[in-house]
Amino acid sequence: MSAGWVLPEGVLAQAPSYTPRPAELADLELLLTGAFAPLTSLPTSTDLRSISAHGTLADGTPWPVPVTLEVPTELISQLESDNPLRRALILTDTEGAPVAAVDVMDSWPTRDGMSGVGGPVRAMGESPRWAFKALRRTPQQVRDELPPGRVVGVVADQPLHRPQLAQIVHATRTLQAHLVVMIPTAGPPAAGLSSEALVRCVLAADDRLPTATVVTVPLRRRANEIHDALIRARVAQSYGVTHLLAGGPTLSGGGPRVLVPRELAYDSRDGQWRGRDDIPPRNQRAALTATEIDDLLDRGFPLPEWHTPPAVAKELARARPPRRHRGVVLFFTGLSGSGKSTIARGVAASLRETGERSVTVLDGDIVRRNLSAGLGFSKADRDRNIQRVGWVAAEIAKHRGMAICCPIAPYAAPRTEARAAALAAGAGFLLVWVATPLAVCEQRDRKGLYAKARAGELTGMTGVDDPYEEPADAELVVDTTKLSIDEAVGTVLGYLEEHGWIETARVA
Ligand SMILES: Nc1ncnc2c1ncn2[C@@H]1O[C@H](COP(=O)(O)OS(=O)(=O)O)[C@@H](OP(=O)(O)O)[C@H]1O
Ligand SMILES: Nc1ncnc2c1ncn2[C@@H]1O[C@H](COP(=O)(O)OP(=O)(O)O)[C@@H](O)[C@H]1O
Repeated sequence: MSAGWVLPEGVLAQAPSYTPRPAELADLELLLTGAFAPLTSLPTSTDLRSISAHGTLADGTPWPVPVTLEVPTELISQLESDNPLRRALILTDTEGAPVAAVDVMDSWPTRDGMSGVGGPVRAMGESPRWAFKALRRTPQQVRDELPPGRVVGVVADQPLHRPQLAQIVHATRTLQAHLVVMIPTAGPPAAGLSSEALVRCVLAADDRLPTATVVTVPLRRRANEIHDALIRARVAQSYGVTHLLAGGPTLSGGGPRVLVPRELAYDSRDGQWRGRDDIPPRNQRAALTATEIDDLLDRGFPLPEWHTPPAVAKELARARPPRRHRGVVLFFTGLSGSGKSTIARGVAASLRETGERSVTVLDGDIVRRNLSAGLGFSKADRDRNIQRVGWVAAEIAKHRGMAICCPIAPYAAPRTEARAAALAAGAGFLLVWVATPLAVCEQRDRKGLYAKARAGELTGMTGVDDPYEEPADAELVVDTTKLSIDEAVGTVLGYLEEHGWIETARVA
């Protein structure tokens, strides 16, 4: 393993820079803080092959899960692989501040225009002003403060309700252990909460826990559950955890012992949580499922005290207000002339009349004249256009407004990205596919574009000679062929009302 790589600042000043994706930045931080010990470098292609074949790096160091960083191949071509002074790459955070340098000892093509890179990394720059900075401690700092003896670890990826609290108390008491609570703060938020809201919710249960060391860790949920469990165990071990309370699959990969908690239920005889099998069926109340909790919050009902400590319930209700007070992105997609703008304007007018929602319409034409001025209709430009629309919409929704967008958005991937951005902002996202058939749109041809496309005067017209990927994830599908404008607007308002996003559905 090659650690402790040092390069003169002058060399770094000349090095090309790149901003990795948020998930990669999170992994990088875990690498740099020692949370991924014994992994201290970005694995090379040989390491990655060895990890998947044997669960070890090429030199035999046990490491179970691939950790990768992709950068544009064009950047790699600026480096000289055999010259250690000319192969440094600076990595910056999403604001462009340098966070690390990589000594690119190995690179290999991964997908279109991108390459994986491997080699030693070193931290650069000042650490950013994190929210809850005091909780963002390195594994070494935490280990230094732990009392001797056993340490129970918990990955609190959702607020702690009474059943989880009872499990934690039981495990720490039984093992006479110190408690380390690790709050994962990277990646898609759990339970529709921002990472800061998750931290507030976990801290709200502080007085129900034994004395605990609470840390935030840039852990994210991986698509592969097994990898997720193995990484969690590794990271927990680096924070000094000897016994990890399992949340999902139970794999320690040679790390801490994994404790599988018993399923608890509420005992209505004395208000205690205990093993389900120890309570007569008629006195048992099962813990609420995540869906039941979400449903109560969505509808604005308080979480019951038998299930959730009031301080936690209060914090959760603040972070996840009922839908009618929560930000939401209403995202119309469909062919040109399908009716997106007309319906969007009608919905906005109605909501402005009732005054119950603060509405911003990100109209296609206005977006293209301002936010996306200069972009054309190539796939890359359309994707960039939708990325920008999705980003602005998520910002509006983060502040509890309703953003109504009505671009064609012909490609599924940027629509998915827009949805993810809204959800990461703690808001809702509703995709409305205005599925008016091409023939009807073409007959309407308000702007004469279809006629031009058919005459060969315009190329790349969506639906004619450019693709439209039909959504498989639309919350609502509206075909305006046989609907009046009022009926189409009423359909959308009806959906919003039925699902609790507004109180009254009245067509303006
Ligand atoms: N080649 C081609 N294909 C499709 N549409 C075209 C094209 N060139 C110009 N226009 C006009 O631009 C409007 C679509 O812009 P969008 O921003 O919604 O498109 S996209 O989502 O980025 O694909 C669209 O407006 P709407 O009719 O409101 O959808 C068209 O009027
Ligand atoms: N039920 C309906 N809903 C929406 N638009 C309709 C409907 N019936 C007819 N139209 C007409 O179809 C056209 C849709 O144009 P527009 O809203 O600009 O579409 P887009 O924004 O999808 O390009 C308008 O001229 C509108 O009057």
